[in-house]
Amino acid sequence: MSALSLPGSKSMTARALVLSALATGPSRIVRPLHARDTTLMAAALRSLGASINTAGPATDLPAAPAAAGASTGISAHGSANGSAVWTIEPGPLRGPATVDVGLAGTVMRFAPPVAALADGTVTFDGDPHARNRPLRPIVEALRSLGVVIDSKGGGLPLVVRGTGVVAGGEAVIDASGSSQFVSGLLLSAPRFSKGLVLRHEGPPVPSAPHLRMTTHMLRAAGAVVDESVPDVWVVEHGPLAGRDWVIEPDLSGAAPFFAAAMVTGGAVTLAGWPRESWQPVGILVDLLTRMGAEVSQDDDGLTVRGTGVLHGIRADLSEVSELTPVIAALAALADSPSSLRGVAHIRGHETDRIAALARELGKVGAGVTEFHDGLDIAPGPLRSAVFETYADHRMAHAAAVIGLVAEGVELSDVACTSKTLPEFPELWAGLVTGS
Ligand SMILES: O=C(O)C1=C[C@@H](OP(=O)(O)O)[C@@H](O)[C@H](O)C1
Ligand SMILES: C=C(OP(=O)(O)O)C(=O)O
Repeated sequence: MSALSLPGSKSMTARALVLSALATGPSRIVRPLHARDTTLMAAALRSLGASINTAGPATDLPAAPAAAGASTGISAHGSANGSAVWTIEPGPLRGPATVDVGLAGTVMRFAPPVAALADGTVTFDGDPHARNRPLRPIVEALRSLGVVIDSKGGGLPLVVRGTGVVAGGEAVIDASGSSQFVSGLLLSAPRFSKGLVLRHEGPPVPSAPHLRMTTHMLRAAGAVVDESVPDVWVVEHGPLAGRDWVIEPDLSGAAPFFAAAMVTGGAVTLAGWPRESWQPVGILVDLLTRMGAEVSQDDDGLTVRGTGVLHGIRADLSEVSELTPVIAALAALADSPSSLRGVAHIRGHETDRIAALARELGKVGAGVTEFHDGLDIAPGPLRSAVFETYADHRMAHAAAVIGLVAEGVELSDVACTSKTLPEFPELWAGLVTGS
């Protein structure tokens, strides 16, 4: 049995940073994720006027309460998975500033609405592939709310010409390309003069649990949010309070380690897992259980145990689309075919994940059929190959899982895992060698 202590959730850390920078008083983020995406988010907010210390020692940590309900705030976990504390002191938002979004969807979608509240010009650009990631719907929604933005094709690079005030009001958006368009607007909406009434029109919005995380965290900071009508979010104008945010371990970062247990017949415990989580643990547990794992939770954490069987699965992954690469890797190693659907929008993730998985899983021996919104995967005799990652951390996770079973699988670039889990190579090596 391997016990795993993982850093905090990328998504919760990103939201906590934005809400803290927009708050009326100081905040602390306890056990944040310290990785490329969250470091870029901190740098973006710093350049807009917030003071953010990401080098803080672990002093005076708030006690981990019993899992707090949605009404009271963040659920905390009892066991330390790193003890860093970041401190954030909001300041007047102002330009001129330049923001590097890297390849982070959270930064490129959450920071422009904050920049719109700044007084001055803010320029955004990122990694070469970031220019291909969808952004137009949030740019157009911001324009409809009175924000002046220069952008040739509706994507990066772009310039937000803030005046210090966003009128807000009503906006319509097609967020079928990413839930982050909605989350980005909602997080800044309490600071819009008229608040925000945002209505989605189009194919379903993916990643519903991430939307719920956004509205939970807004409420925890004191915002008034109504999401009672499907596809409509209402956020009232009002102050956001500074507070302590206690970040849960990252569930998506845990997925490859759970997969490792499943393909090797071992067990992995993710320490410090809260009894009530704001991440979609129920969906992951259901998927892994259907594929053959045994999953349990006790005071030690969340344990996934391999049983020696690994079944294929038919699944709609739209709610947990960032798990697709790891589930697809498991599917390539299973005893029956799989059909993964509902994830058309992951063609706009760090790479076109549907095309990339079809190509790379095909190379290592699976029979893969690509669909516009997913993949059919028929396991085949495994072959050695160089598995390309396309600078995508979750492709690296998929390759690592395959490499546990297939001989001679080489990973083209493990450094891309720094996007969300810089410790991945060491943690993986520790898991495999038991060190
Ligand atoms: O809001 C967030 O923190 C995220 C939302 C999801 O984005 P999409 O809705 O674009 O899939 C998810 O895949 C991404 O990794 C993180
Ligand atoms: C899709 C992902 O990230 P991003 O926040 O950059 O969209 C991911 O981490 O799988």
